[in-house]
Amino acid sequence: MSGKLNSPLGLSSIQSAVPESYVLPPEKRPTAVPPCKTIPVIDLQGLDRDRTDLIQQIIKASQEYGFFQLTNHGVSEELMRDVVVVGQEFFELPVKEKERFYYRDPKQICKFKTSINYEQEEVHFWRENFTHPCHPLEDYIDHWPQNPVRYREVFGSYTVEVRKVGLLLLDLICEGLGLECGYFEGDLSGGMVMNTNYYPLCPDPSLVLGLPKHGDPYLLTLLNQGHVPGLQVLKDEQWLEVEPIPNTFVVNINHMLQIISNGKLKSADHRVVPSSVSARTTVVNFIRPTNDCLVGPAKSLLVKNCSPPLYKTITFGDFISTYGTKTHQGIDPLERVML
Ligand SMILES: O=C(O)CCC(=O)C(=O)O
Ligand SMILES: [Fe+2]
Repeated sequence: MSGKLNSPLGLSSIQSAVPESYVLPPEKRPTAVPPCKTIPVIDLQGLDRDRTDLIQQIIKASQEYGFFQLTNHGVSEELMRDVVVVGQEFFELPVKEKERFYYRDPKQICKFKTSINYEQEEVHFWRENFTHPCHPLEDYIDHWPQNPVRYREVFGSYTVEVRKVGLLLLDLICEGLGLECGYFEGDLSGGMVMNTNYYPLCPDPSLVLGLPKHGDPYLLTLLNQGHVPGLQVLKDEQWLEVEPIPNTFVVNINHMLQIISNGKLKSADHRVVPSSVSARTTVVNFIRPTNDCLVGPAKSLLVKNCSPPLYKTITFGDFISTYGTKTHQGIDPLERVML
């Protein structure tokens, strides 16, 4: 086993300067951006009363920003808070404890790593990450950590609740796009990934990134970003900071939804800047197609809009196999599937 755990981040609280290997070249460093109040906030409370209006808000936000914030989604305040607390407790465990999950083999169920591709990248990113599949729950939960002691209980309940919200959003998006009822059911939304990020306190956030510019490759993302700011979204070539709002999900359209909607919905690029004030823990769920699921522009949309397909039909497994390298090289992974 390659026992070396290359963590910047074990150093974080005692580090007085950013180590050289994390310092980005000047042209790639983040510039300060003001908090953005314009990313749409959509309140699910009125769903029964104003379904059509809410659907329009979701579609508009997904077209213009590729992002929106979702309030009154039905996941309890307690669970929203606990999952971030228990996530943070995982990262605060002694290195030895986390090391058993250290990423060595793509077939591993639970993967812990620092940065993105520590062994191969030129400059490292200021984050730790823990990821594993979480649906169907019974297939995976026995592989999850037992330390922190509440991990399985809290992450288990949370993923079940988040999935309900995600599937509801997909139903609303389905309706808003005018697709046949149940379009996203089955293999298209058959999997779900849990992705917990930890961005330690950083002595100089102007020199580093927690995560570089990227779009998410799956179907839909639901992010619980806790209370520490750091997420920025690219709109019209400007970075906008997504203000943390308590008990709110940040939702974003992923590459597969951009393809299915034939470019109508946008999977916006985003990045993370760490904080010099507080460590930041975020809990992210991606709803994803199964690997052999075919994904392409929805036929009924092409017919209805009399428009040619903008993307090829591919299997999700094929798309994801080159996603990492393309993104890392600064190439838009959607380019490969454009017609
Ligand atoms: O931590 C965040 O705010 C965003 C994380 C993210 O973009 C991702 O995990 O893909
Ligand atoms: Fe992301």
